[in-house]
Amino acid sequence: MSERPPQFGARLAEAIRRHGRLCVGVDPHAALLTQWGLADDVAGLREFGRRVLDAAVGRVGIIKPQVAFFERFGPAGLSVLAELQQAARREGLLVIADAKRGDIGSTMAGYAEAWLDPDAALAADALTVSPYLGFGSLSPAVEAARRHGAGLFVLALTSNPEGREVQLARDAHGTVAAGIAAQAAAENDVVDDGALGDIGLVVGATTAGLAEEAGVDLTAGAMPLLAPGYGAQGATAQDLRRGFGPAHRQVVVNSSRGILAHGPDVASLTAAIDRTVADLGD
Ligand SMILES: O=c1ccn([C@@H]2O[C@H](COP(=O)(O)O)[C@@H](O)[C@H]2O)c(=O)[nH]1
Repeated sequence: MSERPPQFGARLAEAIRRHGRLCVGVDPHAALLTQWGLADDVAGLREFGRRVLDAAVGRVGIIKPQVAFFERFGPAGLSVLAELQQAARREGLLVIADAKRGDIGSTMAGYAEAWLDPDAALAADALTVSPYLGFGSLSPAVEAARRHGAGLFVLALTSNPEGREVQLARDAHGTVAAGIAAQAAAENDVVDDGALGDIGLVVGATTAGLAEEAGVDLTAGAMPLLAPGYGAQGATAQDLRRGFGPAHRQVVVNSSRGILAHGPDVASLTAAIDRTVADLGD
């Protein structure tokens, strides 16, 4: 049985302090495998992950594997993902598994143990989860995160334009996104200045500017905010600063294709990471 690590929010705050807010996305798209001269098979997948990890270690504090691109190869792909996550965590990187899990509570407990229990093969430091079966359905994952010192990122204002029809829908109390954000914030019990909670949100770099009109309070509960959408989806460092405003200190910026397109060699990936860190500034 592994010893419970310190809480995720504290570990994330330390990773950001040491390495900045860039999270390198590990998204082995079929097209990228081909572009890198790798076979679109499990061996290619393993080599892709190995090179991204080599480039990331010592430069950033966080990686985010996109589970879909591993799952596409079935059990062998998930085994490569498990190897990658374990190797990254041994190197001291925080791993956010982007699996976007969500189900009725009793099933959610299974997902939570699969991804958040440190003794599980696919153990990650944090998991992306979908609240669209009702925020309360995530309770087993919230409890598992607390028990295991792990974190959650709840989909609130996703980076894709299609998300708005659901997330900006309103009832008498306000938007769906605002309700989700308020319930996530209430799960955090953060008192120290500069600390981060364990339960965060996914808020796109492309959509953070909508938070105010959607009634989403990004600063409530010191939630960590995972921001995909920078780079390949068009958002800039300026969009991030403008969109997140006073919540900027809570933001983890993901870039996947914006960095991975510079492969295949580790030196070129490393240079792309360094340029991205410099572009993000703080
Ligand atoms: O709202 C969301 C939630 C997750 N994602 C994921 O982030 C990366 C973005 O990749 P880029 O290549 O940097 O565009 C990818 O894994 C998405 O599935 C998101 O984009 N938006």
